[in-house]
Amino acid sequence: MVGFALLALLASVTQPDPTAARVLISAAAGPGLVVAVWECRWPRGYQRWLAGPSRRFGWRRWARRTWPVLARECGLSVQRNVRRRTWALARRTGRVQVSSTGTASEWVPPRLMNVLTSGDTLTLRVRARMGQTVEDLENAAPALAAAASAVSYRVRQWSPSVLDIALVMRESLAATADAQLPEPLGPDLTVDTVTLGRRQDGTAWALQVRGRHTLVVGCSGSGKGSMLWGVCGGLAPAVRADLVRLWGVDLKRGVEVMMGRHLFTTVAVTPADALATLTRLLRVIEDRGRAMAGVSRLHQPSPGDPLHVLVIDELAALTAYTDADTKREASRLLAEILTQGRALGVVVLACVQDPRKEVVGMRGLFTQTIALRLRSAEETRMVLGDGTAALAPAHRLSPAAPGSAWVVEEDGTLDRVRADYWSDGLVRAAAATFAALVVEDALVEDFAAEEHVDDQPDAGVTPDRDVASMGPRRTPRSGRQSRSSRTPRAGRPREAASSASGSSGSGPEAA
Ligand SMILES: Nc1ncnc2c1ncn2[C@@H]1O[C@H](COP(=O)(O)OP(=O)(O)OP(=O)(O)O)[C@@H](O)[C@H]1O
Repeated sequence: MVGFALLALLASVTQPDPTAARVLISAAAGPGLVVAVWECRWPRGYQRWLAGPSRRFGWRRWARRTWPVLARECGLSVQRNVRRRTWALARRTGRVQVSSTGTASEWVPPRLMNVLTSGDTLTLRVRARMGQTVEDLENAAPALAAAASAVSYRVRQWSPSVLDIALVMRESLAATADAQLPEPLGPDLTVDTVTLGRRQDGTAWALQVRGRHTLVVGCSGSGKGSMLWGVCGGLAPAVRADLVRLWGVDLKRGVEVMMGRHLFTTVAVTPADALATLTRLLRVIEDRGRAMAGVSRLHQPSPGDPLHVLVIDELAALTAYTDADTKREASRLLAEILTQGRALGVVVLACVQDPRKEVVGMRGLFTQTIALRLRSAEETRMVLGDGTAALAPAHRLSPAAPGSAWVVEEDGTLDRVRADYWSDGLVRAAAATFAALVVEDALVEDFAAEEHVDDQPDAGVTPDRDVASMGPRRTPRSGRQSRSSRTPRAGRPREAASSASGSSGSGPEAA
């Protein structure tokens, strides 16, 4: 656009004939004007069809052109002597340097096999030269990223000698994205993954839930709530179909979990209730184990025979900051759930601020970890694994971008992501729209049972099918009770009722 404007100015200044100048100005300014209007009126289309492709073209051209210099300056090239016979040929390509003593040498970079772009990412596919390893290429990635002014980078081994170095050229995670109320489940019921936010290349980030135990680690204010509600809110339609049951443990007086109380089958806010919840889930595991032995090796959730998700807001409150007996018992029960529950359809999502072994002794039993902002490189190593502090510096995530995290992908690569933001209002709306069909009253003393089953269609599910396997203390409510058979609570708002009547009496409103 600036180019078009300059051209128009130049035309008006240099052209003596006013008519010709006017024609030139229109010819030069016209496209600029069109582009300007396009950018202002339809920014998405402009980015998609013009700005994005031209930016990516520029990145590819830059990479191809500068590769010999880039590789040399980043320590990837080697200098070799050139035999006299090949001088002439090599000199033509400009690679040969002749010294004053008459010997000639050239810099040999690793081969740049391909240059790919997608979204905001420029990927260099590089084959290690003879005598070089992919680790050598990997070690040069930070220098390559700095030379390209990349925001961050990630590496992925393509073959034993080929490495993809993906440079993220623009920061696409700076702006907060608000989560949306999920759509009700369609006929293709699935609970395998939930979309939590965006990756650094701008694509959607989905977390595998079924068959995984997830540990979310981040210091205070890093955005653990977004991860927790991203999973619980994302699963909400499945909760409504009784394809998933959420079991909450929030020993920080229930302040977090009580916000969406109606999504949960039960919420434990005292150590005693937490132990009872863990024991109950262990019983589910035992019963399912017996039922599945010799029949299936991986539980397949279905309405009434759901995936159970144990959601723990501050794990340390259960495993470290409580009395010795509770700590010991909670750690034992949790370790059993973590080792036996995955295949039997009982998974854990736990959030914690401090990842040290003395706080989370069973850290190694979680099958995936999410590292929000951490306090030190040492913590990054604890959460994501050895050698990750440089590749995935979670301790350098900006406090100004809560919800940002580093995750380890299926193939072992590391990626930066940012969760969408769940406001209190959205959590309440999700809880009101997709309230759980089966609620466990036994653990929570005076939960206002009737409120959340209002207006619930049966949705064709059979919530009590799994109840028999849950032991005698279970007191399910299927939501089939007709409105007329219950005592009405005139004018009492649903959220206020639920939080005011939680076992601790410390719902969000009370807090
Ligand atoms: N994904 C997000 N996008 C933008 N802002 C966010 C996001 N997640 C959280 N925030 C902001 O950061 C603040 C802190 O988030 P949150 O309460 O989830 O942190 P936390 O890690 O749970 O802290 P604590 O451990 O102290 O409870 C929130 O009040 C919110 O304003």
